[in-house]
Amino acid sequence: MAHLLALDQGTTSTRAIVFDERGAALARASRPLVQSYPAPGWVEHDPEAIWTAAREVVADVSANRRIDAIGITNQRETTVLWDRATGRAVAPAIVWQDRRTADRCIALQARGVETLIRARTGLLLDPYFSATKLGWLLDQQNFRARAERGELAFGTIDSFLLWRLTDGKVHATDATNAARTLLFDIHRNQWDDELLSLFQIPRALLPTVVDCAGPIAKTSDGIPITGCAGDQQAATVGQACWAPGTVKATYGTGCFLVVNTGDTPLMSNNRLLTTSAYRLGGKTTYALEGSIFVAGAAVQWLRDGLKLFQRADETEALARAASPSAKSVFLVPAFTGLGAPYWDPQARGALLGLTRDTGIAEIVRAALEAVCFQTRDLTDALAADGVPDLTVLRVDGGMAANDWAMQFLADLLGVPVERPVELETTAWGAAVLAGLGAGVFRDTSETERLWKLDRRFEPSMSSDERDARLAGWKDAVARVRSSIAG
Ligand SMILES: Nc1ncnc2c1ncn2[C@@H]1O[C@H](COP(=O)(O)OP(=O)(O)O)[C@@H](O)[C@H]1O
Ligand SMILES: O=P(O)(O)OC[C@H](O)CO
Repeated sequence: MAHLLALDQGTTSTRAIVFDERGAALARASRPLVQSYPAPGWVEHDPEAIWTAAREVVADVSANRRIDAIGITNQRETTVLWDRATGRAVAPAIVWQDRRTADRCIALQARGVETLIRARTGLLLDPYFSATKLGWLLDQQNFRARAERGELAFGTIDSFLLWRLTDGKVHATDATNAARTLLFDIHRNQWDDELLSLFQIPRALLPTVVDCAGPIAKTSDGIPITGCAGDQQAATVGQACWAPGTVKATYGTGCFLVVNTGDTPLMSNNRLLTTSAYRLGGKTTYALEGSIFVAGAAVQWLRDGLKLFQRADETEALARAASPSAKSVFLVPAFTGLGAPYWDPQARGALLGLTRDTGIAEIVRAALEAVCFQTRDLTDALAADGVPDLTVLRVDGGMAANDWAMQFLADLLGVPVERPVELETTAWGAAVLAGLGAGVFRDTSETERLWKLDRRFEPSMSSDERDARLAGWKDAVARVRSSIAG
């Protein structure tokens, strides 16, 4: 029996799961990750805390067990700058949610470079992606001079973990993580000199870009690392979205909807991202992606910030208990701006439509609904881009455990929503990539039949009700948009 260890470094936790080649989870370990908010709009992680947690979870699940191969998957875009001599980060990691570089993006937009950036990278000029975060870091202390002398290394979390797991022998990233930096040409599959000069990033900082599966590295104790992908791409693999047209949405801290578009890098006219779904054998399979910054994070805010309840799973009973007046309550969770399809970094959150009987249950229900409304905005954008109609949506991530939310999602989308047995689909995807890279699986089709349905949610809302709710949501979003956004 093969033992494939998936190391999943997410925004709120670091997890390791050992899977066998049939997809059964044999051991699981997890450590929470502290989020720091040192200034308005800033979000940071301590790279040392990430490394300590990664080492611990790997040790936990490896105890008394042979590990055949490791697959790494990670929160994407989060930017780490470290010293090549010591391996220590020179500053906190700037997390994907961090908005401190909004002004830099606006300044670049004013220079009219967005069209070029979009054509090369498939992305938009937004603080979400790594390049302006890295630029900001390089402007601190003497980091730019040190970077130019080749003393520093840049990486997303996968790179940082690869570096640490190999004792600094390997400085690499996979093609899906590279595709989120704004520095990588997704068509030519290489770092782009023009973009590097635009963002003023010295080439000496950059990792080598590798396939998502293959002989990527060996840990310092000799275990092959044979899989690597950003977490949303790993979830796409874990959901067995191998065929063009297949779609998954992952509901963790944020929500990310990914459509496999096959060999074609489709460009959206509706502000969806064109990105790499995976690169295998040097060949890129492309995807369209809709990124929503706040999904489970809204539940976290209600729980930890407002202290409305103690556990995230209590939201299901609360939503069921909400009074009919909840239908007029809308929460727009634009805490860190709005992602796709609006891309409005200046928008901020709002709670609208309150009446005297609005209580905890109604607000909780509005938070769950907001995640579904935002997903519907993405499927509308896909439809407007001419992507063939969605026939089914595969869901995963912590929030997909919520039956009420998944039913509301099916109702709003008007298509069935399928939830697999293994909700840790991201980790499973990393294990699949590791298995492909290690030769445990011969090809992708072999992993397709390992996907197992837990529950299918069929749409049951009337179209009148759906239209009325959607109109309420659109009105609420319009109220929080910043005047500078289009
Ligand atoms: N039953 C639930 N209902 C609603 N939200 C939930 C539920 N369980 C977990 N969540 C939310 O899901 C998120 C955790 O999902 P996870 O996939 O672990 O996230 P990440 O990978 O971003 O760290 C948290 O934000 C939590 O609030
Ligand atoms: O940590 P997650 O699972 O919310 O995913 C974060 C994304 O990769 C950010 O793009």
